[in-house]
Amino acid sequence: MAEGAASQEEQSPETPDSPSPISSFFSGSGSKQLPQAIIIGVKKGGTRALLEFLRVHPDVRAVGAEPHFFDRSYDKGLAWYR
Ligand SMILES: Nc1ncnc2c1ncn2[C@@H]1O[C@H](COP(=O)(O)OS(=O)(=O)O)[C@@H](OP(=O)(O)O)[C@H]1O
Repeated sequence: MAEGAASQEEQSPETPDSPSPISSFFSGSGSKQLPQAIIIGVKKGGTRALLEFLRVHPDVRAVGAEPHFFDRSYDKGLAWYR
């Protein structure tokens, strides 16, 4: 995971070729950011346990409740997600 985070940070947020909706993810602008990792799993698959294990790490900031974006609110778009 640390390697992935490092390589993402190497991508400059000021690059003109990257005006995607997730650009604020890298900007450090203080705006709400999209997650760097998403836990996806079936019901009773142990996703809550995985989230709690990850939350213990001091460099990890995790959401409180499961947002259920992809199965319940995907049609509302990324604006809702933020
Ligand atoms: N490592 C490991 N091994 C075996 N079972 C495990 C493990 N981690 C979590 N669990 C069990 O997974 C159940 C919860 O899964 P979820 O977090 O996906 O639950 S939920 O669907 O979001 O409610 C929940 O099962 P139930 O207690 O039967 O509900 C957990 O006990």
